[in-house]
Amino acid sequence: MSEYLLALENVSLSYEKQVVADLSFQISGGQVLALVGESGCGKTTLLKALAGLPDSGVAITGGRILYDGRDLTGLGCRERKKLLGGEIAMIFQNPGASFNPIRSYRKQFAEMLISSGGFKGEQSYSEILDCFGKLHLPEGRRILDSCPYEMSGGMNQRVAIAAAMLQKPRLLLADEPTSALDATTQKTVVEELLKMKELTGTSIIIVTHNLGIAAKMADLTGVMYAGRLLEWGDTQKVLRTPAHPYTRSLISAIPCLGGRLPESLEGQPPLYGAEQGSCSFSGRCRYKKESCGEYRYQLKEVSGGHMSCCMEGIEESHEYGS
Ligand SMILES: Nc1ncnc2c1ncn2[C@@H]1O[C@H](COP(=O)(O)OP(=O)(O)OP(=O)(O)O)[C@@H](O)[C@H]1O
Repeated sequence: MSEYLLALENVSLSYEKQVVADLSFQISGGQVLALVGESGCGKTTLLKALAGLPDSGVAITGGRILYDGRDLTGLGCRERKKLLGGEIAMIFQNPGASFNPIRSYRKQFAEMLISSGGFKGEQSYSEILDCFGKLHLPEGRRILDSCPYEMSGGMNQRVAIAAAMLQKPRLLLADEPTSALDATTQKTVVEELLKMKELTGTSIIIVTHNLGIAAKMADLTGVMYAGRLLEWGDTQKVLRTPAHPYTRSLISAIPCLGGRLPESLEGQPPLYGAEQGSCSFSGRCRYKKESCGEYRYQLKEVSGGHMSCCMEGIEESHEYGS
């Protein structure tokens, strides 16, 4: 058994062009990691590479991905597929991507459970119905006999979450799993995922734009920008005492009921590599200094495992609330 369930060492990812560079981090069994950052920063690309999805177009062009000590980059398609249906589960950003739209959920759940060796006939269906109930999906029998195309995006998303939970994976990759859900259902889903984690020791990597969900769920938070990890560490440290100006801007942009007005972050993140030699965030950064033009990307320790490649966002006098 390896010390970490998952360890990335200087991982670079590409489609036709490189989009993610030099990612290194580790997570242990039972830990939850939240990946946050604006659209286009490479979060989904990373999950696709970790899942080893065939036909995703993502190539691992550098570094190593160690899963329980095994280098995934050296595994063939068949072995990756076996892992994805077994120890690794993925909840897709687009709920429709998880299922065949014109085949009943009943058939698809049975196929999924048969292929992972966990199908127990009627007992499996009662477990599925139980899981549907926990995720606020009433009339489970009717849902089981329906096809995905007949359901709303939010219902499909919850059925996909149920499918991933029933798989009882060691590693769950969840790409914005609650984006189609109302706030009350989001809360339920987050609680059920956390319960599953407590029960089965599943590690979770969740991509989310909702920093509240990161704060509630995650032991660790990684902040991604233009294909790089800009800040990393214990969620409480990253979100309460952010060091990087980008993390600070993400937090300041959250609307707050009855509180301060959110501060919008103007502009868009650049693509990876668009700003050679200077900090990729410098064009949008209110702490920008002349020295940001002679920049070399490197994560440095802020304190006790909290890392950031810039310290300009630290304001000693200020600590963000939850
Ligand atoms: N199939 C693809 N082929 C080529 N480029 C792609 C493909 N999918 C994504 N990209 C590019 O890769 C970069 C990273 O995209 P990615 O979807 O990983 O970002 P993200 O942070 O997950 O964004 P979001 O939060 O919107 O999902 C973007 O520049 C995007 O345009």
